[in-house]
Amino acid sequence: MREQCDGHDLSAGVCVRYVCVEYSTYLIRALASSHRSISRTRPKLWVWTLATAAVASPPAYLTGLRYSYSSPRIHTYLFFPSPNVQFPFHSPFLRAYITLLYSAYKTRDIDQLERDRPAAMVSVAVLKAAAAVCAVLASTLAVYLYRVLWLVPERLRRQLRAQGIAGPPPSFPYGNLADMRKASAEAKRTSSSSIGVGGGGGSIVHDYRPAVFPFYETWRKQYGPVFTYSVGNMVFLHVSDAAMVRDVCLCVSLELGKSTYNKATHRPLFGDGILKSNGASWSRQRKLIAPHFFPDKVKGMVELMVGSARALVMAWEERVTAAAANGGCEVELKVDDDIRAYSADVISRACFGSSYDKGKEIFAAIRELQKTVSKPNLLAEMLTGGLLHNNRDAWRLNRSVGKLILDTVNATEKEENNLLNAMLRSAAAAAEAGEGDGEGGGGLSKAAAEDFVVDNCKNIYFAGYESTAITAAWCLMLLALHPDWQRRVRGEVLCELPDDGTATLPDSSSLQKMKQLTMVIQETLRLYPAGSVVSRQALPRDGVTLGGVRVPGGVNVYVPVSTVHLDETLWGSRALEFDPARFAAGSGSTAPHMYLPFGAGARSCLGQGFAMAELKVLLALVLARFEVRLSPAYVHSPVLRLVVEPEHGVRLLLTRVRA
Ligand code: HEM
Repeated sequence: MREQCDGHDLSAGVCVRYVCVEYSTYLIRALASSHRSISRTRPKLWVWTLATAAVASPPAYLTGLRYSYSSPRIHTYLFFPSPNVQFPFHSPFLRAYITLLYSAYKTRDIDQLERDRPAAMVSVAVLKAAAAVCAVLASTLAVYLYRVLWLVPERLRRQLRAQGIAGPPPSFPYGNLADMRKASAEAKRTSSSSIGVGGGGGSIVHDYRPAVFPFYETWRKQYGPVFTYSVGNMVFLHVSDAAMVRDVCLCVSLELGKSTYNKATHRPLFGDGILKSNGASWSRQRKLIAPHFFPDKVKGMVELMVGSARALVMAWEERVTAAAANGGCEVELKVDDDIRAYSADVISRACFGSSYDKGKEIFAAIRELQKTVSKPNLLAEMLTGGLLHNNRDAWRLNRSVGKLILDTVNATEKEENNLLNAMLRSAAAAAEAGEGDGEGGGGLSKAAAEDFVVDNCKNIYFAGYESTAITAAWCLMLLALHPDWQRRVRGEVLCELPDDGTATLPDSSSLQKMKQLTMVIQETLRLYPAGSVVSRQALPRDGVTLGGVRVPGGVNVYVPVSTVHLDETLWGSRALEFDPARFAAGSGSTAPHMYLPFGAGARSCLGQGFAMAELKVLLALVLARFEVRLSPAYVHSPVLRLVVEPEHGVRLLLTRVRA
């Protein structure tokens, strides 16, 4: 066997696995003509070389074989596995064809090839037929792609343009994605050279929009408060105009729902739970879950929040004590992970009652699940709506998470203070009362009720865990940056929780009296809203009308919360500054509906009261015991992950104020 083939090294391992058919000479001569001279068959040489490449491409691609050709010299290399090697494509024709080529290469026995020519011709005929089928399929696919990727979204954009709504010109097939990526990369480059460093906090700017959403900022300046852009074939309507935002907030119709984008890909994560569902399914679930978050129910959960917060505070106290033993009076902490652990502990206790340790295991498994589905493929999403995104690992993990949840819920069946059990009971009660899913006129079957609980356990975890933890971290950062507000809040907390042993731990009534703390949290949520956009989709084919604009069916409406929250016309000239006092008299702005940290309208956050109580319990206990200052090592760099969070965490210096 030759070691060199036209300059390509075919030695050792390569030779064993692949055969290089030089110029396709033997193939061409065996299959195409009886001419012996290549020069005389040059026109056929062209045709056969290209035809071979075309025919071989799909199976080569499908089976992972590699080939390449350099057109200037019509120099085709076809790499086929040796017939001695097990290869994955079990077509007998292809195998015969490859065997022929291989023997041609090995022996260079042209006469033998001539003898084998009829069999090879059969193979070629089959391959040609396959090529014809491929060609038909390819052209059908091309038409389908053009329709799905361009014609459909272009029709929506045209309808918006006709109403005077402009936007950046999209390109095929990814819309404005390239512009968005470019702007983000550019913003990252410039912000990394001018990142605000804490310590005194003088250089910290609360407006993170240019760093996190630079493209929205550019387009908003260029096209005004209502503009359209596209990601792939999804058309978005970006809305920060007060009239339209008001209509989004006031809309209680099921015609405005959650986007179906990524829904199939994210199905193992969210299932058919409340976060992503629409229409009757959503309204049934909302009706079943909402009562469990009513104020009287949240009151009953304050104690469990206090239990979780005490564990955190005690851990921090131990660290301060250890620092004091070493002669220091303060300790530096990156607080994010501890706060996340607190948030997970609270949700776990709320959902699983006494089995909250099991609950934490479940949430760890849900986080694993999240990693397996976190990267939707945009092209697959555009072409199939994610239906072909068959993530087997995710589904496997999903099944085991579902079983874990059900086992844990069933093990705590008798407990009263257990959110998931209570939800299961509500579902059963609704089923008995005939208020089921409406399908078949009956109630929820046992399996459907179990799915409802499993899906919504994951939904509540996703909705409540990260958002609350990150808000608490931002809040501590802002209080560290503003010692005056920290003192005010501490004064208020110590007033409610005096150090005389009467009430050192908060309860629902003392929490309610902590007005300054509430204002600080509200202002934190204004400057650093965990949900950066309120998103909706116009569901009916003929669209919905918002603020006088007919939004065509399928268009996604995005309300940029940070833009609305920093609008000087609503919040005054000091909109970019931290000033909790603006909430002293109520909504803090001239348009209450433009304050959207918990979303808007019918789909606003169900856990709002729960989250506020959870934040207040933690902050009250921390501020009652520690003074917090920003560490000089703190780097202010908000970044968009699931929510907008501090990229490098929040680093604080803690000093004890009371035991
Ligand atoms: C500071 C913490 C939180 C913030 C900032 C927050 C924010 C939000 C936002 C912006 C939405 C979407 C609203 C919309 O589209 O109009 C939402 C929905 C939701 N949140 Fe929260 N949330 C927080 C904590 C929680 C907690 C702790 C829970 C439950 C324990 C929770 C449960 C939910 C649920 C179930 C929904 C879906 C409501 C629906 O679609 O009907 N959230 N939240």
